[in-house]
Amino acid sequence: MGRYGRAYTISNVLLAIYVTAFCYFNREKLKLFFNGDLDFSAAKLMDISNTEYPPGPTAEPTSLPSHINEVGFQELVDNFPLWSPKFIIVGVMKCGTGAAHTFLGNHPNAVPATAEAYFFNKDKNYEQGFTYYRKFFLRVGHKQQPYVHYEKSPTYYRSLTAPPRMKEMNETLKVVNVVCDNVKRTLSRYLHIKTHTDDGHFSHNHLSLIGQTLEEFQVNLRNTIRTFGAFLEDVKNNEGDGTIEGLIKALSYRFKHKMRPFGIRATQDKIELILSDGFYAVFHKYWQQFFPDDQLLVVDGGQFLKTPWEPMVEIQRHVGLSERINSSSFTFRDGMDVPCFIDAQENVNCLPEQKGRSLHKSLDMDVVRALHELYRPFDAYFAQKVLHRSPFQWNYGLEAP
Ligand SMILES: Nc1ncnc2c1ncn2[C@@H]1O[C@H](COP(=O)(O)OS(=O)(=O)O)[C@@H](OP(=O)(O)O)[C@H]1O
Repeated sequence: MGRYGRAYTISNVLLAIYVTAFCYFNREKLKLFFNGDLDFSAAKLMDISNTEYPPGPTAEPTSLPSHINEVGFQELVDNFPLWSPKFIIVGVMKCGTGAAHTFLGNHPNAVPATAEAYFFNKDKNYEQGFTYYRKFFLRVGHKQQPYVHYEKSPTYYRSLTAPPRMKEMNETLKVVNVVCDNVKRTLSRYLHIKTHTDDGHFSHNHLSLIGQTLEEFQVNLRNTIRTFGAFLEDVKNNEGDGTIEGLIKALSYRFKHKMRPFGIRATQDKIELILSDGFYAVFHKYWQQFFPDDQLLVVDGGQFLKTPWEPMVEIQRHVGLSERINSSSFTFRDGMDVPCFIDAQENVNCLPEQKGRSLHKSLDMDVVRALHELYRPFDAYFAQKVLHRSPFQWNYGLEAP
Protein backbone atom coordinates (compact mmCIF):
# COMPACT_ATOMS: atom_id res chain seq x y z
CA MET A 1 0.00 0.00 0.00
CA GLY A 2 1.42 3.39 -0.96
CA ARG A 3 1.65 6.51 1.18
CA TYR A 4 -1.72 7.86 -0.10
CA GLY A 5 -3.44 4.50 0.32
CA ARG A 6 -2.32 4.37 3.98
CA ALA A 7 -3.48 7.95 4.60
CA TYR A 8 -6.84 7.09 2.98
CA THR A 9 -7.32 4.02 5.22
CA ILE A 10 -6.36 5.97 8.36
CA SER A 11 -8.75 8.81 7.55
CA ASN A 12 -11.57 6.28 6.96
CA VAL A 13 -10.89 4.62 10.31
CA LEU A 14 -10.88 8.02 12.04
CA LEU A 15 -14.15 8.93 10.32
CA ALA A 16 -15.72 5.63 11.41
CA ILE A 17 -14.61 6.24 15.02
CA TYR A 18 -16.06 9.77 14.90
CA VAL A 19 -19.42 8.59 13.46
CA THR A 20 -19.67 5.79 16.05
CA ALA A 21 -18.87 8.18 18.90
CA PHE A 22 -21.34 10.77 17.54
CA CYS A 23 -24.14 8.20 17.30
CA TYR A 24 -23.36 6.88 20.79
CA PHE A 25 -23.39 10.26 22.50
CA ASN A 26 -26.52 11.41 20.59
CA ARG A 27 -28.36 8.11 20.72
CA GLU A 28 -31.43 9.49 22.56
CA LYS A 29 -31.92 12.34 20.08
CA LEU A 30 -31.39 10.05 17.12
CA LYS A 31 -33.98 7.67 18.49
CA LEU A 32 -36.51 10.54 18.70
CA PHE A 33 -35.55 11.73 15.25
CA PHE A 34 -36.14 8.35 13.65
CA ASN A 35 -39.43 8.04 15.53
CA GLY A 36 -40.49 11.35 13.96
CA ASP A 37 -40.71 12.85 17.44
CA LEU A 38 -37.81 15.25 17.60
CA ASP A 39 -38.15 17.29 20.77
CA PHE A 40 -38.81 21.00 21.07
CA SER A 41 -35.17 22.07 21.17
CA ALA A 42 -35.28 21.81 17.37
CA ALA A 43 -37.80 24.63 17.07
CA LYS A 44 -35.79 26.81 19.39
CA LEU A 45 -32.71 26.28 17.28
CA MET A 46 -34.47 27.46 14.17
CA ASP A 47 -35.34 30.77 15.74
CA ILE A 48 -32.73 31.40 18.32
CA SER A 49 -29.68 30.65 16.19
CA ASN A 50 -26.94 32.38 18.19
CA THR A 51 -29.03 34.15 20.79
CA GLU A 52 -29.64 32.85 24.25
CA TYR A 53 -33.25 34.08 24.60
CA PRO A 54 -35.82 31.43 25.46
CA PRO A 55 -39.11 31.46 23.55
CA GLY A 56 -42.01 32.79 25.59
CA PRO A 57 -43.07 35.95 27.32
CA THR A 58 -39.90 37.66 28.43
CA ALA A 59 -40.61 41.37 28.06
CA GLU A 60 -43.47 43.84 28.33
CA PRO A 61 -45.21 44.37 24.97
CA THR A 62 -44.55 47.65 23.24
CA SER A 63 -46.27 47.85 19.87
CA LEU A 64 -46.38 45.47 16.94
CA PRO A 65 -43.63 46.15 14.42
CA SER A 66 -45.24 47.12 11.11
CA HIS A 67 -42.89 44.84 9.18
CA ILE A 68 -43.91 41.84 11.28
CA ASN A 69 -43.44 39.47 8.33
CA GLU A 70 -39.72 39.96 8.44
CA VAL A 71 -39.22 40.42 12.17
CA GLY A 72 -36.29 38.75 13.80
CA PHE A 73 -36.52 36.38 16.67
CA GLN A 74 -35.75 39.02 19.28
CA GLU A 75 -38.70 41.13 18.16
CA LEU A 76 -40.97 38.10 18.25
CA VAL A 77 -39.87 37.44 21.81
CA ASP A 78 -40.26 41.07 22.88
CA ASN A 79 -43.75 41.20 21.41
CA PHE A 80 -44.77 37.71 22.43
CA PRO A 81 -47.79 38.76 24.54
CA LEU A 82 -49.15 40.77 21.61
CA TRP A 83 -49.26 38.09 18.98
CA SER A 84 -49.20 34.69 20.65
CA PRO A 85 -52.32 32.59 21.27
CA LYS A 86 -53.75 32.96 24.76
CA PHE A 87 -55.64 29.73 24.34
CA ILE A 88 -55.74 26.80 21.98
CA ILE A 89 -58.61 24.49 21.05
CA VAL A 90 -56.81 21.15 20.90
CA GLY A 91 -59.53 18.75 19.74
CA VAL A 92 -61.33 16.47 19.47
CA MET A 93 -61.56 16.03 15.75
CA LYS A 94 -65.25 15.81 14.63
CA CYS A 95 -66.60 16.82 18.05
CA GLY A 96 -67.62 20.38 17.18
CA THR A 97 -64.26 22.17 17.26
CA GLY A 98 -65.33 24.10 14.16
CA ALA A 99 -68.47 25.31 15.96
CA ALA A 100 -66.45 26.41 19.02
CA HIS A 101 -63.89 28.16 16.84
CA THR A 102 -66.44 29.88 14.58
CA PHE A 103 -68.76 31.04 17.36
CA LEU A 104 -65.79 32.44 19.30
CA GLY A 105 -64.71 34.29 16.17
CA ASN A 106 -67.76 36.51 16.69
CA HIS A 107 -66.46 37.78 20.02
CA PRO A 108 -65.18 41.36 19.62
CA ASN A 109 -61.86 40.61 21.34
CA ALA A 110 -61.20 37.06 20.17
CA VAL A 111 -58.87 36.87 17.16
CA PRO A 112 -58.82 33.47 15.43
CA ALA A 113 -55.74 32.16 13.66
CA THR A 114 -56.04 32.29 9.89
CA ALA A 115 -55.95 28.46 9.59
CA GLU A 116 -55.39 25.27 11.56
CA ALA A 117 -51.66 25.58 12.27
CA TYR A 118 -50.72 21.99 13.28
CA PHE A 119 -47.61 23.65 14.65
CA PHE A 120 -47.01 21.73 17.86
CA ASN A 121 -47.64 18.23 16.54
CA LYS A 122 -46.01 18.34 13.09
CA ASP A 123 -42.25 18.45 13.26
CA LYS A 124 -41.89 19.97 9.81
CA ASN A 125 -43.96 22.98 10.97
CA TYR A 126 -42.46 23.22 14.45
CA GLU A 127 -38.95 23.18 13.16
CA GLN A 128 -39.68 26.42 11.30
CA GLY A 129 -40.01 28.14 14.67
CA PHE A 130 -42.05 31.11 15.79
CA THR A 131 -41.35 33.16 12.68
CA TYR A 132 -43.52 30.55 10.95
CA TYR A 133 -46.14 30.21 13.70
CA ARG A 134 -46.53 34.00 14.02
CA LYS A 135 -47.89 34.19 10.48
CA PHE A 136 -51.14 32.58 11.60
CA PHE A 137 -51.76 35.53 13.92
CA LEU A 138 -51.11 38.48 11.62
CA ARG A 139 -54.67 39.52 10.85
CA VAL A 140 -56.67 41.22 13.58
CA GLY A 141 -59.38 42.60 11.24
CA HIS A 142 -61.93 44.80 13.00
CA LYS A 143 -61.34 43.31 16.43
CA GLN A 144 -61.11 45.46 19.52
CA GLN A 145 -58.27 45.59 22.02
CA PRO A 146 -57.32 43.76 24.13
CA TYR A 147 -56.80 41.10 21.47
CA VAL A 148 -57.12 37.52 22.58
CA HIS A 149 -55.50 35.39 19.90
CA TYR A 150 -56.36 31.73 19.65
CA GLU A 151 -56.06 28.81 17.32
CA LYS A 152 -57.56 25.37 16.90
CA SER A 153 -55.94 22.28 15.47
CA PRO A 154 -58.21 19.34 16.28
CA THR A 155 -55.54 16.64 16.52
CA TYR A 156 -53.33 18.29 19.15
CA TYR A 157 -55.26 16.49 21.89
CA ARG A 158 -53.74 13.11 20.99
CA SER A 159 -50.21 14.33 20.29
CA LEU A 160 -47.21 13.39 22.39
CA THR A 161 -45.29 16.50 21.40
CA ALA A 162 -48.00 19.18 21.62
CA PRO A 163 -48.34 19.49 25.43
CA PRO A 164 -44.60 19.85 26.25
CA ARG A 165 -44.07 22.19 23.32
CA MET A 166 -47.03 24.39 24.28
CA LYS A 167 -45.79 24.51 27.84
CA GLU A 168 -42.36 25.49 26.60
CA MET A 169 -43.97 28.33 24.63
CA ASN A 170 -46.16 29.62 27.43
CA GLU A 171 -46.82 27.83 30.68
CA THR A 172 -49.85 30.03 31.43
CA LEU A 173 -51.57 29.00 28.18
CA LYS A 174 -55.24 27.98 28.48
CA VAL A 175 -56.27 24.79 26.73
CA VAL A 176 -59.78 23.88 25.54
CA ASN A 177 -60.76 20.36 24.57
CA VAL A 178 -64.13 19.63 22.97
CA VAL A 179 -65.05 15.98 23.52
CA CYS A 180 -68.18 14.15 22.41
CA ASP A 181 -70.14 10.93 22.17
CA ASN A 182 -67.74 8.45 20.59
CA VAL A 183 -70.46 6.69 18.63
CA LYS A 184 -71.39 9.85 16.75
CA ARG A 185 -67.69 10.72 16.46
CA THR A 186 -66.98 7.35 14.83
CA LEU A 187 -69.71 7.93 12.23
CA SER A 188 -68.52 11.51 11.61
CA ARG A 189 -64.93 10.35 11.15
CA TYR A 190 -65.96 7.79 8.56
CA LEU A 191 -68.04 10.31 6.62
CA HIS A 192 -65.17 12.82 6.82
CA ILE A 193 -62.65 10.33 5.40
CA LYS A 194 -65.05 9.27 2.66
CA THR A 195 -65.74 12.87 1.59
CA HIS A 196 -62.07 13.82 1.67
CA THR A 197 -61.00 10.80 -0.34
CA ASP A 198 -62.84 12.32 -3.28
CA ASP A 199 -60.88 15.56 -2.95
CA GLY A 200 -57.53 13.79 -2.47
CA HIS A 201 -56.89 14.35 1.27
CA PHE A 202 -57.05 10.62 1.97
CA SER A 203 -55.85 7.85 -0.30
CA HIS A 204 -58.24 5.42 -1.98
CA ASN A 205 -56.26 2.67 -0.34
CA HIS A 206 -57.08 4.10 3.10
CA LEU A 207 -60.80 4.21 2.25
CA SER A 208 -60.77 0.67 0.91
CA LEU A 209 -59.18 -0.51 4.16
CA ILE A 210 -61.97 0.93 6.27
CA GLY A 211 -64.86 0.53 3.81
CA GLN A 212 -65.89 2.06 0.50
CA THR A 213 -69.46 2.54 1.68
CA LEU A 214 -71.07 3.10 5.06
CA GLU A 215 -72.42 -0.45 4.84
CA GLU A 216 -68.96 -1.88 4.22
CA PHE A 217 -67.54 0.27 7.02
CA GLN A 218 -70.06 -1.22 9.44
CA VAL A 219 -69.17 -4.77 8.42
CA ASN A 220 -65.51 -3.97 9.16
CA LEU A 221 -66.44 -2.08 12.30
CA ARG A 222 -68.25 -5.11 13.73
CA ASN A 223 -65.08 -7.19 13.26
CA THR A 224 -62.83 -4.52 14.74
CA ILE A 225 -65.03 -4.06 17.80
CA ARG A 226 -64.68 -7.82 18.43
CA THR A 227 -60.92 -8.07 17.98
CA PHE A 228 -60.27 -4.74 19.70
CA GLY A 229 -62.46 -5.76 22.64
CA ALA A 230 -60.45 -8.97 23.04
CA PHE A 231 -57.19 -7.05 22.79
CA LEU A 232 -58.30 -4.56 25.48
CA GLU A 233 -59.33 -7.42 27.74
CA ASP A 234 -55.83 -8.92 27.35
CA VAL A 235 -54.16 -5.59 28.13
CA LYS A 236 -56.41 -5.14 31.15
CA ASN A 237 -55.56 -8.53 32.59
CA ASN A 238 -51.93 -8.96 31.54
CA GLU A 239 -50.58 -5.41 31.70
CA GLY A 240 -53.06 -3.94 34.18
CA ASP A 241 -54.52 -5.40 37.35
CA GLY A 242 -57.86 -6.37 35.86
CA THR A 243 -59.50 -3.02 36.67
CA ILE A 244 -60.41 -0.09 34.38
CA GLU A 245 -57.89 2.02 36.30
CA GLY A 246 -55.17 -0.53 35.52
CA LEU A 247 -56.26 -0.65 31.90
CA ILE A 248 -56.01 3.15 31.58
CA LYS A 249 -52.52 3.01 33.11
CA ALA A 250 -51.44 0.28 30.72
CA LEU A 251 -52.90 2.19 27.77
CA SER A 252 -51.14 5.37 28.90
CA TYR A 253 -47.85 3.49 28.75
CA ARG A 254 -48.74 2.20 25.30
CA PHE A 255 -49.68 5.71 24.15
CA LYS A 256 -46.34 7.14 25.30
CA HIS A 257 -44.47 4.37 23.52
CA LYS A 258 -46.48 4.58 20.28
CA MET A 259 -47.70 1.02 20.68
CA ARG A 260 -50.98 -0.52 19.55
CA PRO A 261 -53.68 0.87 19.58
CA PHE A 262 -52.15 4.38 19.31
CA GLY A 263 -49.04 4.19 17.16
CA ILE A 264 -49.88 4.49 13.47
CA ARG A 265 -47.19 1.99 12.52
CA ALA A 266 -47.96 -0.39 15.38
CA THR A 267 -51.70 -0.50 14.66
CA GLN A 268 -52.55 -2.52 11.59
CA ASP A 269 -56.29 -1.98 11.70
CA LYS A 270 -57.13 1.60 10.65
CA ILE A 271 -60.56 1.40 12.28
CA GLU A 272 -58.88 0.59 15.59
CA LEU A 273 -57.04 3.92 15.31
CA ILE A 274 -60.36 5.74 14.89
CA LEU A 275 -61.69 3.97 17.97
CA SER A 276 -58.65 4.58 20.19
CA ASP A 277 -58.89 8.31 19.36
CA GLY A 278 -61.86 8.26 21.73
CA PHE A 279 -59.91 7.19 24.83
CA TYR A 280 -60.08 10.71 26.20
CA ALA A 281 -58.97 9.69 29.71
CA VAL A 282 -55.61 8.43 28.41
CA PHE A 283 -54.90 11.65 26.53
CA HIS A 284 -56.18 13.97 29.24
CA LYS A 285 -54.00 12.33 31.90
CA TYR A 286 -51.01 13.03 29.65
CA TRP A 287 -51.98 16.73 29.36
CA GLN A 288 -52.25 16.87 33.15
CA GLN A 289 -48.54 16.09 33.34
CA PHE A 290 -47.84 19.46 31.72
CA PHE A 291 -50.65 21.82 32.74
CA PRO A 292 -52.61 22.26 35.98
CA ASP A 293 -56.31 21.39 35.90
CA ASP A 294 -57.40 25.03 36.02
CA GLN A 295 -55.77 25.59 32.62
CA LEU A 296 -57.40 22.55 31.00
CA LEU A 297 -61.08 22.96 30.11
CA VAL A 298 -63.10 20.08 28.70
CA VAL A 299 -66.51 20.84 27.19
CA ASP A 300 -69.13 18.52 25.75
CA GLY A 301 -69.28 19.16 21.99
CA GLY A 302 -72.71 17.53 21.77
CA GLN A 303 -74.07 20.71 23.36
CA PHE A 304 -73.12 22.75 20.29
CA LEU A 305 -76.02 21.06 18.54
CA LYS A 306 -78.62 21.86 21.22
CA THR A 307 -77.56 24.52 23.72
CA PRO A 308 -74.35 26.00 22.27
CA TRP A 309 -74.41 28.97 24.65
CA GLU A 310 -73.61 26.64 27.57
CA PRO A 311 -70.16 25.51 26.38
CA MET A 312 -69.60 29.00 24.93
CA VAL A 313 -70.08 30.63 28.34
CA GLU A 314 -67.75 28.04 29.90
CA ILE A 315 -65.08 28.73 27.28
CA GLN A 316 -65.31 32.53 27.56
CA ARG A 317 -64.96 32.30 31.34
CA HIS A 318 -62.05 29.89 31.09
CA VAL A 319 -60.03 32.01 28.69
CA GLY A 320 -60.84 35.34 30.35
CA LEU A 321 -63.12 36.81 27.67
CA SER A 322 -66.17 38.87 28.65
CA GLU A 323 -69.37 36.84 28.27
CA ARG A 324 -70.57 38.44 25.06
CA ILE A 325 -71.78 35.18 23.52
CA ASN A 326 -74.86 33.88 25.31
CA SER A 327 -78.27 32.35 24.65
CA SER A 328 -79.45 35.41 22.72
CA SER A 329 -76.60 34.86 20.21
CA PHE A 330 -78.23 31.76 18.69
CA THR A 331 -81.27 30.85 16.70
CA PHE A 332 -82.70 27.65 15.22
CA ARG A 333 -83.57 28.44 11.63
CA ASP A 334 -86.47 26.77 9.87
CA GLY A 335 -85.20 23.75 7.99
CA MET A 336 -81.83 23.75 9.80
CA ASP A 337 -81.10 21.02 12.36
CA VAL A 338 -78.37 23.00 14.01
CA PRO A 339 -78.21 26.29 15.87
CA CYS A 340 -76.89 29.24 13.90
CA PHE A 341 -75.16 32.38 15.16
CA ILE A 342 -76.72 35.87 15.11
CA ASP A 343 -73.90 38.34 14.57
CA ALA A 344 -73.59 42.00 15.60
CA GLN A 345 -75.30 43.10 12.36
CA GLU A 346 -78.19 40.71 13.08
CA ASN A 347 -77.15 38.37 10.24
CA VAL A 348 -77.83 34.69 10.86
CA ASN A 349 -74.71 32.60 10.19
CA CYS A 350 -74.90 28.83 9.98
CA LEU A 351 -71.85 26.61 9.78
CA PRO A 352 -70.83 25.60 6.25
CA GLU A 353 -72.58 22.66 4.60
CA GLN A 354 -69.74 20.21 5.23
CA LYS A 355 -70.52 20.45 8.96
CA GLY A 356 -73.54 18.37 9.80
CA ARG A 357 -72.91 15.44 7.45
CA SER A 358 -73.74 12.87 10.11
CA LEU A 359 -77.07 14.40 11.05
CA HIS A 360 -79.02 12.56 8.37
CA LYS A 361 -77.08 9.30 8.57
CA SER A 362 -77.09 6.58 11.18
CA LEU A 363 -75.37 3.38 12.21
CA ASP A 364 -77.16 0.03 12.57
CA MET A 365 -78.54 -0.58 16.02
CA ASP A 366 -76.26 -3.56 16.81
CA VAL A 367 -73.21 -1.42 15.94
CA VAL A 368 -74.51 1.47 18.04
CA ARG A 369 -74.98 -0.83 21.04
CA ALA A 370 -71.60 -2.54 20.66
CA LEU A 371 -69.80 0.82 20.42
CA HIS A 372 -71.55 2.20 23.48
CA GLU A 373 -70.62 -0.95 25.37
CA LEU A 374 -66.98 -0.56 24.36
CA TYR A 375 -66.77 3.09 25.42
CA ARG A 376 -69.00 3.10 28.52
CA PRO A 377 -66.29 2.23 31.10
CA PHE A 378 -63.80 4.63 29.48
CA ASP A 379 -66.29 7.52 29.40
CA ALA A 380 -67.40 6.88 32.99
CA TYR A 381 -63.78 6.79 34.19
CA PHE A 382 -62.99 9.97 32.26
CA ALA A 383 -65.93 11.91 33.74
CA GLN A 384 -65.71 10.68 37.32
CA LYS A 385 -62.05 9.90 38.00
CA VAL A 386 -60.24 12.27 35.69
CA LEU A 387 -62.54 15.30 35.46
CA HIS A 388 -64.40 14.77 38.76
CA ARG A 389 -67.71 15.69 37.20
CA SER A 390 -71.08 14.03 36.61
CA PRO A 391 -71.24 11.45 33.82
CA PHE A 392 -71.67 12.62 30.22
CA GLN A 393 -75.15 11.91 28.83
CA TRP A 394 -73.86 10.16 25.72
CA ASN A 395 -76.45 7.88 24.17
CA TYR A 396 -76.23 8.65 20.45
CA GLY A 397 -78.56 6.38 18.47
CA LEU A 398 -80.32 5.13 21.61
CA GLU A 399 -82.39 8.24 22.30
CA ALA A 400 -86.09 7.69 22.89
CA PRO A 401 -88.06 8.58 19.71
N1 LIG B 1 -73.84 24.46 15.07
C1 LIG B 1 -73.37 23.44 14.37
N2 LIG B 1 -73.45 23.42 13.02
C2 LIG B 1 -72.97 22.39 12.31
N3 LIG B 1 -72.33 21.32 12.86
C3 LIG B 1 -72.20 21.28 14.18
C4 LIG B 1 -72.70 22.33 14.98
N4 LIG B 1 -72.41 22.01 16.26
C5 LIG B 1 -71.78 20.84 16.25
N5 LIG B 1 -71.65 20.37 15.00
C6 LIG B 1 -71.00 19.10 14.70
O1 LIG B 1 -69.60 19.33 14.52
C7 LIG B 1 -69.11 18.24 13.75
C8 LIG B 1 -67.79 18.59 13.10
O2 LIG B 1 -66.82 18.64 14.09
P1 LIG B 1 -65.48 19.46 13.91
O3 LIG B 1 -65.80 20.86 13.53
O4 LIG B 1 -64.70 19.27 15.15
O5 LIG B 1 -64.79 18.73 12.68
S1 LIG B 1 -63.27 18.86 12.24
O6 LIG B 1 -62.49 17.97 13.09
O7 LIG B 1 -62.85 20.26 12.36
O8 LIG B 1 -63.27 18.40 10.83
C9 LIG B 1 -70.18 17.97 12.75
O9 LIG B 1 -70.09 16.59 12.45
P2 LIG B 1 -70.74 15.98 11.11
O10 LIG B 1 -72.22 15.96 11.36
O11 LIG B 1 -70.17 14.61 10.95
O12 LIG B 1 -70.38 16.89 9.97
C10 LIG B 1 -71.48 18.39 13.43
O13 LIG B 1 -72.28 17.30 13.82
